[in-house]
Amino acid sequence: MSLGLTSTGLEVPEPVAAQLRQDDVAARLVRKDATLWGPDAENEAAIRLGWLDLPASSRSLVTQLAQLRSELVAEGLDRVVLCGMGGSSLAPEVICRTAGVPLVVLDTTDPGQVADALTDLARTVVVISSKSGGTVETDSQRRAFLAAFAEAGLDEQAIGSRFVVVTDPGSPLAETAAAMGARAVFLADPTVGGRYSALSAFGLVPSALAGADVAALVDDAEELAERLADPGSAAMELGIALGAAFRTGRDKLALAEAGETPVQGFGDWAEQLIAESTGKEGRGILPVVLESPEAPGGSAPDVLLALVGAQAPAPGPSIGVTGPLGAQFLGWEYATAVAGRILGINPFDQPNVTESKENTQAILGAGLPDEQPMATIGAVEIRATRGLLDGVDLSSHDGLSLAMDALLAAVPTRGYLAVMAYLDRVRDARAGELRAALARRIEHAVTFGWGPRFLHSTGQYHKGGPQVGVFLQVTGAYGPDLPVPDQPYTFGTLQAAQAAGDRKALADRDRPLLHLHLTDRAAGIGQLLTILR
Ligand SMILES: O=P(O)(O)OC[C@H]1O[C@](O)(CO)[C@@H](O)[C@@H]1O
Repeated sequence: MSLGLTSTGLEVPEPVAAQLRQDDVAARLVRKDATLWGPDAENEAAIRLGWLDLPASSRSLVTQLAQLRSELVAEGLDRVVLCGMGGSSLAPEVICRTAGVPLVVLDTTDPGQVADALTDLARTVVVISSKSGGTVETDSQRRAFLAAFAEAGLDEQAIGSRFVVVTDPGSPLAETAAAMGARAVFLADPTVGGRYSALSAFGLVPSALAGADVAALVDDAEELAERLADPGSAAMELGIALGAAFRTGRDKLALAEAGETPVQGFGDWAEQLIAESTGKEGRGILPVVLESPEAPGGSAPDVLLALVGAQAPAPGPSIGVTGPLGAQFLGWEYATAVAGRILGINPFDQPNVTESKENTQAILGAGLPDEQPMATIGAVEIRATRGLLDGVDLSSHDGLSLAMDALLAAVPTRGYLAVMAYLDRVRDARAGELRAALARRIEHAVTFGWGPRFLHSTGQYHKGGPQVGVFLQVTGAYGPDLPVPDQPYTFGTLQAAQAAGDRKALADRDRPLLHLHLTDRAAGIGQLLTILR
C-alpha cells in the first residue's frame, strides 16, 4: 500500500495547483532543482535535497545494521539509549513506538530524566546522534554516559564498545567518536538536513538496533519515490493541500493519528518538519499536535485538521493521509518542500534557532538571572513579562487563575498559545494534559512542547514565524543535580539557562510570557490542572 490522500471541505484555489503543474515542479523536484525556492534559497537548497535519494542510498545500511544488532544482542546489550535532539531523535522515536520495540530517547537536560537514563548500564548501548556534532544537550549526555560507564568499572576499550555514533562527515563528533574508540560510526549524507533525515542513518541506526524492521521502511519509501515525478502523486496533493490551506487562511495544521494501524507519535516528528521548514520571514504553518482526532483544537477558522492513518473526516475542512510509515516520512518531506514554494520561503534553513542557543551560552557564562517571583501560590512561583499581569490581584485566593486568565486574554486574533514545559516528560507526563485543558478554554490554537526539545522544532516558528504567539513557560525544582563532566555547569543549570535564554528571545520580540516555576512538580501540575478544570 502506498501513500493516499483524501480531503473534505478544503478549498483549493485553482491557481495553486495549476501554477505548480505549469512550473513542472514535480519533475524538477525529483531532479533536485535547487532553483525551485528562489535565488535566496538556492545555495542552501543545493545542499539540502539529498533526502530524495535516501530510499535508494539507505538500502546498504539495512544489512550492516542487522549484523550490528545481532552482535549487540549476543553480548546482552539489548537496552538502546538514543541521545539526540530534533531531527536526530524524533524519527527513531516514531519508528520504534510504531514497531512496538523499546528505545530510550534522551532529548532533554532535565537532571531527573537524564539520571533515569543512566541506569541499567550492564545491558546498555548508547547511540549518540548529532549532524553538526555541536548540540550542547547531546554533548552533555555523551559526557555523562562516558563517566557513568567509567564509574561502573569498564575500561576504555569496553566503554568505546558501548557507543554507536551517527554524525556528518568531518563534524567534531566524528573526531570525538574516533578518539572514544566508538564501536561503530555512521557518517550520514551531508546533503540531508536534520528534519528531513528520517530515512537516513539518523532515523535507521537507532531504530534497527532497537529491533525495528527498517528494511520495510526503506521498501515503502522506495515505492513512493518511484511516483514522485508524477504531478498527481499523493505527496504532491498533500503539498498543495498544505499550501492551499495556508493561502485560504488556515495557517495552523492540527495533527492526529487515527485508523486501524495508526502510526504512533507521528505528529511530534511532523511538527519539527513543518514548523522548522515554514516558520520564518513572519509566516509559516503552525503544527498543533492533538492527543486524538476528537481532542480540542482540531476545528477553528484558521485550522486544517490532518489525520495520519485514516480518511479525511467529514465535514472538514480536513485531510487524511494513509500509507505505511516509510511512505509517510518521504511523502510529508516532499509535501513540505512543495508547501515551502507555495508560501514563498526557504524550507531548508532555520535562521532563528541559533538565537536561543547563543542566549543560553551567554547565560551559562554570566550566571542565571535572579528574577524574584511576583507571587508564590501553593507550589507555583509566578513571573511574567512586563505588563502582562498589570491590574491582576495575585494576592487573592484565585491569583493563579487570574494570572492564567490574563495570559489567555493576551492571545491575539489568529494567534496561538504555546505551552513549553522544561520538565521530565516521563515522570511529569501529567503536564502534557495542560494543552487540552487550555484548548478547551480558548478558541485559539494551543501547542505543547517539552523543553528544550521543542527548541529544535517549533522554536524556529516561535521566533521566525508570525509574531502572534503567547507563551506559558513551566519550569520545576529538581532533586539531586547532575554534573556535566568537564564542563563548568550542571544539567540543572543548563536546563535553567535554556529556559532563560528562550524567555529572553521571546521578550526581545515583546511576546507575552507567563513563567510558572513549580517548587514541587507534582503539586504544581495538580494545581494548574485543577484551576483549568
Ligand atoms: O543533529 P544536530 O546537529 O545535533 O541538530 C539537532 C537539531 O537542532 C537543529 O539544528 C535546530 O536546533 C535541528 O535542525 C536539528 O534537527
